[in-house]
Amino acid sequence: NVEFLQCLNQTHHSKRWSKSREKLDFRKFASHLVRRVFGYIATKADHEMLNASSNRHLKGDGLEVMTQAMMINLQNLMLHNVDSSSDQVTWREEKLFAYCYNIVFRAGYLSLYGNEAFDSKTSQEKAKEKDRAESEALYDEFRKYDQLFPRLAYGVLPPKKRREATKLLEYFWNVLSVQKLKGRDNISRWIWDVQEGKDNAGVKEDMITRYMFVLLWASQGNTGPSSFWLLLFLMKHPEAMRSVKEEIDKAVRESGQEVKPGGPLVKMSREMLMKTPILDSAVEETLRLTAAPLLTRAVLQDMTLKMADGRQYFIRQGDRVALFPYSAIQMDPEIHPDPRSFKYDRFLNPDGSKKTDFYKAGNKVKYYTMPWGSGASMCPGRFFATNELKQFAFLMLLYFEFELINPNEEIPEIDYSRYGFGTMQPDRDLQFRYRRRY
Ligand code: HEM
Repeated sequence: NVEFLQCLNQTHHSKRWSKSREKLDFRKFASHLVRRVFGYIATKADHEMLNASSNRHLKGDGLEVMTQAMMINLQNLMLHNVDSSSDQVTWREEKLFAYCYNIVFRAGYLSLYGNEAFDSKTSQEKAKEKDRAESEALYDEFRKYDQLFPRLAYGVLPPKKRREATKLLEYFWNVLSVQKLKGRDNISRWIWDVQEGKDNAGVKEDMITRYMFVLLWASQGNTGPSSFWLLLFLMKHPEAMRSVKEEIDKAVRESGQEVKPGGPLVKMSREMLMKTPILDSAVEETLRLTAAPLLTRAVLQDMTLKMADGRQYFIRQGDRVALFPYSAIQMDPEIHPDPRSFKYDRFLNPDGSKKTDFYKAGNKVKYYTMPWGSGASMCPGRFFATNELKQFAFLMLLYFEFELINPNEEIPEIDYSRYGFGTMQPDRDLQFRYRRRY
């Protein structure tokens, strides 16, 4: 694995890799997994359709719409129950992982799958309240599935737990059914284009509904845990916290807005989010340390993998090759000195611009961190995901002071049973407290 990635990182790797690409296929393995875990039968057109919709709606200009939706939903969830009157700025205490995962999951879900519809009979406030309640219930069930997931994916879930997983799937298929989605407001184009594309291609409605849960899983399983690590690293590194906070306050000032008690909520555009290189670097560093996907490919034809050091491996049709960039790249001390430490400015040049030059044995490394995977199956939500993390951190820092109850508490270990499934989760939670700044 390490050597294979080193082979990818060779200066003249591109030809060799694209040749391998025809012989190494991610779809075969992915469709096997989604069938077993999500009861969804993949079609050949899935990948193209998803890519087309993602290119249109999860990056570039399409992201502006998603950013606005995310902002509204985050504010609804984060600010509704926090007292803003200046004489009553009380601390609230919560568990950090539970808090971050809950808020980011629910805001992401509402932004992609839409809000409760409101009309003359349902006031906007009532609709918002319903959004909060409904997304909370969905989150609770999602976490149950999340906890069963690794053993489900490995096929080692005992029968009782398997029945629980089946029940949960039925719950999601009910809540996310195409019929129910049709009754919602602000459903994202990303979801809707995929739904329509499948419908036009003659895919049965219950299979489309199952796909809706596959997408919920792919889109909401990683951002919550990542946002936890980001806040935790900031709290454990006061200099990082200070630098990011200053950057955010400046971005708000430069946009001509002011946060004050009882004042209007801050409007955040994608443009504002593009002026935060320090936060970008902190996010990248967080993902380097905590995103550990295992990238599995099916071998379609016999082939020889040539390594950087000249060694060759013969792999057979029917074999599987798995890459684990976490250990091969992200934790490589030559590419990232002192790789276990969080350095918020690791991805910054001295002039404050984004750093992309990393070296190994004197050669520039093209893949220096791979939280999103690579090649054809690279995460299509990566721009939106980065935005989500930044928006959440932005609002936390803008509206709240927050700190660990025990500032000396060690950063928890990762839960190794989830190794290979995207962003790692901690093996325990930590208490923190927050209160409004204004
Ligand atoms: C921090 C957050 C996230 C991380 C670390 C992450 C990481 C990944 C990784 C590693 C893969 C598999 C790549 C491979 O096998 O080569 C993937 C796939 C995927 N991700 Fe993400 N992801 C995140 C958030 C999101 C979001 C927010 C969305 C959607 C809005 C999303 C949508 C997807 C989809 C649909 C796939 C499957 C792609 C396919 O089958 O071609 N992800 N993600």
